[in-house]
Order: sequence, then structure tokens, then C-alpha cells
Amino acid sequence: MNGSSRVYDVVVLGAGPAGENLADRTSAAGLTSVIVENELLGGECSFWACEPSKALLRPALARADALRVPGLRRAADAPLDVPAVFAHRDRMAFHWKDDDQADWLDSISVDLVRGHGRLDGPRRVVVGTADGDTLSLTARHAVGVSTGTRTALPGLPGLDQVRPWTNREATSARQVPDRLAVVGGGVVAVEMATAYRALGSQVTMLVRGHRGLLNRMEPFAGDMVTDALRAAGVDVRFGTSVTGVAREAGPGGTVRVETDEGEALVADEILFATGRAPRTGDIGLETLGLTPGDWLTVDDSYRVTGVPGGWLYAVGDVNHRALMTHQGKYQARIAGGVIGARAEGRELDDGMWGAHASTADSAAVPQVVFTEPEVAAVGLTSQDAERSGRRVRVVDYDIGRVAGAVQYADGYRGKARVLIDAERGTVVGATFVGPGTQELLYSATVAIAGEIPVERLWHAVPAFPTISEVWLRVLETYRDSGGTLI
Ligand SMILES: Cc1cc2nc3c(=O)[nH]c(=O)nc-3n(C[C@H](O)[C@H](O)[C@H](O)COP(=O)(O)OP(=O)(O)OC[C@H]3O[C@@H](n4cnc5c(N)ncnc54)[C@H](O)[C@@H]3O)c2cc1C
Ligand SMILES: NC(=O)c1ccc[n+]([C@@H]2O[C@H](COP(=O)([O-])OP(=O)(O)OC[C@H]3O[C@@H](n4cnc5c(N)ncnc54)[C@H](O)[C@@H]3O)[C@@H](O)[C@H]2O)c1
Repeated sequence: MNGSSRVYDVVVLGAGPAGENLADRTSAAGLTSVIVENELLGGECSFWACEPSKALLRPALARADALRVPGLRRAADAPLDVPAVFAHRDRMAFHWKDDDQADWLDSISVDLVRGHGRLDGPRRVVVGTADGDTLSLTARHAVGVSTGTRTALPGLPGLDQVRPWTNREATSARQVPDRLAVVGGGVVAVEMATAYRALGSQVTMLVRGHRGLLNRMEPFAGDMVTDALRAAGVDVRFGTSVTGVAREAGPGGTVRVETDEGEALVADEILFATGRAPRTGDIGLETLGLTPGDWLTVDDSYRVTGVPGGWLYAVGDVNHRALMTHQGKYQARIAGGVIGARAEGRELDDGMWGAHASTADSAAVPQVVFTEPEVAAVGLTSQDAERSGRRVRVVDYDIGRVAGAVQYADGYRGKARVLIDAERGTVVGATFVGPGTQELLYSATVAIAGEIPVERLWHAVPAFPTISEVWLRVLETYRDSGGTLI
């Protein structure tokens, strides 16, 4: 097969959740499609991110809930069964095998090529296959890049000698470290600190700056998560930057972490949860005049900007719009439809919320942070509204006062903030913090994407006694503070 070539309508590079969905949609549009993958079908999400991390967190959150339920406290007040949690994690990570995904691709008539793909000039991808051959794939209509991201490690001297944990080691570990240092204060950091603390580690979080945890969200979210982590015994240190790391020689050697506080910390493992870098360093971007290692900037139909002919698309993490699986899959659904329509010479339906427009990327990106308490947010935060000069009414409500929350747990603590556009009277943002709030998020997402006037939301009656009655309380608060309702 050395030097062989094939022609398809669409070539997709990278089979994470975004790439798989793109190939699915282009195939459904009647276009011959091939996908190239050099590790496992399902990408980071299935094997080293969403699935295994949520599997580690689920027992921790269920136990925290049970500890607040009268009658269960004594039964739940015991350490987690670590081997059982790891076995659950292994199942949720499909034992790091992708046979089911390969069968699924087959069932949707998408060809699979395993190997490292690189762009090679217009519409061409050259794959170095596992057995040392090369295969050239030419696309008649489009190439979609969905190569995802990896942990962005800071440039600390000697870091590679320390064998630091990234999301990969944290989600696939076989042992719980006695002492875990976590660098960063974003989503990966808080989720993994929560999981490993519950599994028995002594966790220290080293967070640079004083802007709090989860600092792209409403500040009360990070504050409540900080309080809960500290109450669980996590040492959360703000304003602390790591200046050096070294590992003692030999098996089981500990890590010595120097910080700008002048203090040294000793840990068994150190996790860098310091953001993501695009996997574009070695995908042939230079053959198109683009810069290797850059994020791929796209227009609202996911075409990479600055590429003549408009045949190159990028979906998922690699375009840096919203680094979440569900959003990458949304982008893939839209981009697949766009590629299909353009291949047929059809006009695009690209007005706001049109079938070929990426409106949700800017208006309604939902995210759940699976900490204790959970954080569920969609749309604008109050800081976003202030920055953009958008006039909104900010409505806050203490979720602990809702009958459903009182039923849910003793001493329930939670807070909701809903942003209502002052001119249009529609919801434009919502943040819920508290146990069990993850399932509230879709209602807020529907309210935003549907641009439902609050007068109509008033008729959407939440069941008693559920936590979703917070919607009713938020609308009453809005009304009582001068907002127009019925
Ligand atoms: C610890 C952690 C937990 C997370 N939890 C959640 C969560 O709960 N919910 C959520 O929505 N998001 C979560 N995320 C984010 C989520 O993992 C990403 O948004 C998602 O994986 C992005 O999907 P993708 O398809 O763009 O890229 P990826 O999943 O990174 O997939 C890219 C694929 O491309 C392949 N590839 C790369 N280069 C090449 C090449 N040259 N040739 C061939 N193949 C190539 C890779 O091997 C990989 O399979 C989490 C992230 C982390 C780190
Ligand atoms: N539940 C979920 O939806 C979920 C879970 C995990 C991750 N994700 C996604 O994955 C992406 C990556 O998560 P993340 O937590 O790695 O990134 P992030 O951008 O959320 O947080 C990175 C953190 O690292 C800090 N940081 C960056 N460089 C640093 C340095 N050199 N030294 C010290 N601190 C540094 C930042 O200040 C920030 O606190 C996010 O966009 C997130 O949305 C989603």
C-alpha cells in the first residue's frame, strides 16, 4: 500500500467526539467520508477526560449527597471503596478499547484509516500508517480538522524529568497518591481535587493569582466550591505560582515543588491542570501557509479563515471556541450540514439560529462542573454582560429556600443567578450552584435558545417539590423587583 491514494468527498482528521460527529453528518448528507485517527476512536473525552473523570467523581458526589440525607448518614460515612471506583472508571473508559466505535463507524458507512494524518497542500491529507506505509487521501469537497487538545504545560525547567500528571495520568491512575499537588484553578483542577480528596489523597491546590477558582464563571460559583473543598480538607492556596519542581531519584521518589511564596511542598504526584494547547503542531499547517501549533480560527460556518477555496473546516477544541464535548458535537452537526449544503450548491440557512449557523457557540454554551457543590452555567455571566455593555436584570435566589432542595438534603446550600435581558425580557444567562443542579441546566439552555419571553416562562410550571421550583422563585423575585410579568 506504500504511496497509495484514495479520493473521498470529505476527509476528517481526528476521531474524537467532534470528528466522529462530523463524519457521521457528512456521511448522512450522502458524501463519501473517511476519518483518520492515530490513537483511539472517541478521543480524549472517552478515555482520558469526560468519561473517566466523571466515573471517578460520581461516587464522591453520591456519597456527599448521602451524608446529607437523614437515615443514610451512618451508612455513607465510610471511605470510598477505591478498587470498586477504579473498576467503575475502567468500565466507563471502555477499558481503553475502541472496537465498539470502529463498528459504529462501519455501520454509518464511514471509512477508517488508523495513523497520523498531516495536511499536504489543498484538499490533501497524507497518513503515516502504523505499519510504516503512507496513504494519500484527497477530498473533493472538504477536509475537517478535529485534532483536539493536550495539556498546556508551563515552561518550568526540568518538568519533563518529574513525570508530571496531566489529565491522562489523573484519569487513568491505578493508585491514589497519598499527597497530590494540583496546579491550576480551572475545571480540571477543581474536579480532580474533588475526586482525589474523596479517594483519600491529601490534596494541595496551587492557584496563581487571586481571582478565585473557576474564574470565568460567576464569582459565587468559585467561592462556594472553594469553601466546600476546604471543608473537605483540601488545602487551597491562592496567589501561589510554581517556580520549580524536582523528583527524587528511584521508584516512589517524591516531588518537591518550589513556589514563589518561598515555600517547598512535598507531594507524591503533581497534576498540571493548566489549560489546553491545540494539537496542530504536526498536522502540516505550514503547507497551507498557516502556523503550526496555532488554534484554528474559524468563521461562523466553521471554515478556517485565511485558506483560499474555503475547503478547510475545524470543529471541536481545536478551534478554541468552547472546549467541551457537547459543543464540539454541536459544531460538527452544523459543519456537517454546511459541507453537505455547499457540496450540493444549496444556499446556506445562516441567519441567527439558522440550521447552518453556530449561534449557540456565542449565546448558549452550557457547562456542568462536577464538583461538590455542582456548578451548572449557560450563556452570559454578569461580568460578560458588564463587559459587553448589555443591559440585564440580575436575579439571585438562594436555592436552599426551595421546597425541593429542603427535601433533597439537610442544610442544602445553593444559589441561582439568572440574567434577563432588560429590553427583550428573555433569559440570556443562568448559573446554578448546589447539589443536584446539573439537571436544571437544560431548562435554562432551552429558555435561552428558544428566546422564551419571561411572561411565557411564567406558564412553565415546575413540579412540587423539586429543585426546579427555583425557576418560579426567580421569576417572582424578578416581578417583585419591578420586572414586568403578568
Ligand atoms: C479531565 C477533563 C475532563 C473533561 N470533562 C468534560 C466533561 O465532563 N464534559 C465536557 O463536555 N467536556 C469535558 N472535557 C473537555 C473534552 O474532553 C473536550 O472538549 C473534547 O474531548 C474535545 O473533543 P475533540 O473531538 O475536539 O478532541 P479530542 O477529544 O481531543 O479528540 C481529538 C482526536 O484527534 C486525534 N488526532 C490528533 N491529531 C491527529 C493526527 N495528526 N492524526 C490522526 N489523529 C489525530 C487524537 O488522537 C484524538 O483522538 C474534559 C476535558 C478534560 C481534560
Ligand atoms: N465538566 C466539564 O465540562 C469539563 C471538565 C474538565 C475540563 N473541561 C474543559 O477542558 C478545558 C481545560 O480545562 P483546564 O482546567 O485545564 O483549563 P482552564 O482554562 O479551565 O483552567 C486553567 C487553569 O490553570 C491556570 N494556569 C494556566 N497556566 C498556568 C501556569 N503556568 N501556572 C499556574 N497556573 C496556570 C489558569 O489560571 C486556570 O486557573 C476547559 O476549557 C474546560 O471547559 C470541561
